[in-house]
Amino acid sequence: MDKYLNIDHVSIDFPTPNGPFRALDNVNLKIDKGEFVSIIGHSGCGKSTVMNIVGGLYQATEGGVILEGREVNDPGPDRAIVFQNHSLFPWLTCYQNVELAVKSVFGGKRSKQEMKDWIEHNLSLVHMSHAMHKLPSEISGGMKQRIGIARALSMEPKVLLMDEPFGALDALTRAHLQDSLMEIQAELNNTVIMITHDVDEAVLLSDKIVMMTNGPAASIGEVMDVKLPRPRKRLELADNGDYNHYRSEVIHFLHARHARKVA
Ligand SMILES: Nc1ncnc2c1ncn2[C@@H]1O[C@H](COP(=O)(O)OP(=O)(O)OP(=O)(O)O)[C@@H](O)[C@H]1O
Repeated sequence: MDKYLNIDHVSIDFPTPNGPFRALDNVNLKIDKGEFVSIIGHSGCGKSTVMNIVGGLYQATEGGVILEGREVNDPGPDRAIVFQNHSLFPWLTCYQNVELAVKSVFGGKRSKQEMKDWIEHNLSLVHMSHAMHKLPSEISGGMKQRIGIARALSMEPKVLLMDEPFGALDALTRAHLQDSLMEIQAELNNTVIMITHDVDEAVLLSDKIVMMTNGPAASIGEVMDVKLPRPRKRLELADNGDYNHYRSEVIHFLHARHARKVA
């Protein structure tokens, strides 16, 4: 049976002055509804390119992406993206930033009161109700990322795409946001694809870790199912043998089997 999301034999060539550059070669990945999938791999291997193809921002040269039986050819609110550097409109308050997304998806379909309740609900999911009327310049980097996540969730996307969402944050803020994301995930059961460089983050959050080979012509080297029971608690996992096994598998893949050669 077809999976919810199929990345089907995807290859992409970028035009360069020296001819086409094959960034991805024959990437195949099947994702179930509600699965949390992390993509990990060395810098420049093609993680963002995979995400941009799923997001409809790039077109595959060969193959394609099928979401719930429909081919993806352009960007759409059914695939909301959260970037590493929050992309909030600086002249709008946190509430208004989420409102813009909600109106674009639900305007004309839901009443004003329903939309207001929905915006407030999503802000409370990321624990930002207290600052909803502040401007982005008045809140911290971690809080901005929370608003970015609320905005993405508020569109009720079929797939939430996260490109190193916590990469620019300090370790403690990052840990808080990972915990929040796990809580939200437990409540909403979103289908998520997240790019990360952080092995612990990948094991903590994921149902599946996709490990990419080095480019050019990068592909998927290995897919590992993470069968740790949920809810997951970082403190308890520190001494968990299975957790450490998953962690060492990813480290081994990245630093032994597919170590990046530095020129
Ligand atoms: N628009 C483009 N034109 C030409 N080459 C590109 C383009 N986008 C990406 N590439 C190349 O494709 C390869 C994969 O890039 P990509 O950004 O997907 O890697 P990444 O794994 O996300 O890297 P990082 O972890 O550093 O963010 C790189 O060699 C990059 O230079």
